[in-house]
Amino acid sequence: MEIRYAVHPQEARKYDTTALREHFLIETLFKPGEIVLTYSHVDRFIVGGVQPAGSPVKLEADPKEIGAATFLERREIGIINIGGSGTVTVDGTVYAMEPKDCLYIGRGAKDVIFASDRADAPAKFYFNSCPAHQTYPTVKAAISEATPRHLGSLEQSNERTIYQYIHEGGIKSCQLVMGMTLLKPGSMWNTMPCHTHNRRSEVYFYFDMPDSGVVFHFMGEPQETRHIVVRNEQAVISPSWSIHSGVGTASYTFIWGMAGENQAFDDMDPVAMQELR
Ligand SMILES: O=C[C@H](O)[C@@H](O)CC(=O)C(=O)O
Ligand SMILES: [Zn+2]
Repeated sequence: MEIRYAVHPQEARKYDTTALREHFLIETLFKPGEIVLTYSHVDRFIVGGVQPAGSPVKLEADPKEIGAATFLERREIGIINIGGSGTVTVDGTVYAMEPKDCLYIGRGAKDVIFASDRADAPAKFYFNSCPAHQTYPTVKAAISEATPRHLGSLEQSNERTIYQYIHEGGIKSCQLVMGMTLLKPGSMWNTMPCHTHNRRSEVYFYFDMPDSGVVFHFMGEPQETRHIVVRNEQAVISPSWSIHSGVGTASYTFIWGMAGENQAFDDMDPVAMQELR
């Protein structure tokens, strides 16, 4: 498991491209037949990916590194399938996972197994996990069951729908909030006008991109912005002090996950366009 430490914004100002990428970009999330994990000290997120190949893959981490016998002993997790159909089995209960299905698993589940239905079209399970102090029920939701929020306009190249899966008005959790944003064809900007939220951190995971496509993901303090070039199936860690917004050179979709002090979607600190630097 890779460990990422938290960064002070004044330190981040001095980073060059390589350092920015080392601290904030997660370049690889899927390796066939393996579980790939990144532990961030930012709200103690674990960001991961599983692409089951021939045989099923178990949700596990080094017990010493997570300080627990099982992955979910003191954690909750939100999983979204971005690949072909597959299953997630939670303590013997099988959840069929179609593309864009989300599964929330509450604290304490012991045995979580990922599998693909077909070897030639493997499932790809992307997930966010964070500490949890009580158990909420394990619940699955299709994108059709998520709460849609329409934002932006084609004139501003940012027309999109935010689908909230795990949130105050949907699947209940301790602190994890998770959803997916789909852009209208021709709209290339996400989350601009941008914001920070000093009470929560966030992780963006970009996918459904052509190999030649990139997203210029903007981060940093609103008056001290930087960019990271993000490719298909890569994720960016956004500390609470950082904006998080991107513009694509081709179509893309992204999953966002948040954790921290509260789950109020509107508890954002909007950045006026005139203040950006
Ligand atoms: O705090 C909220 C998160 O940044 C995302 O929900 C924003 C987003 O997906 C978008 O504007 O497209
Ligand atoms: Zn945000």
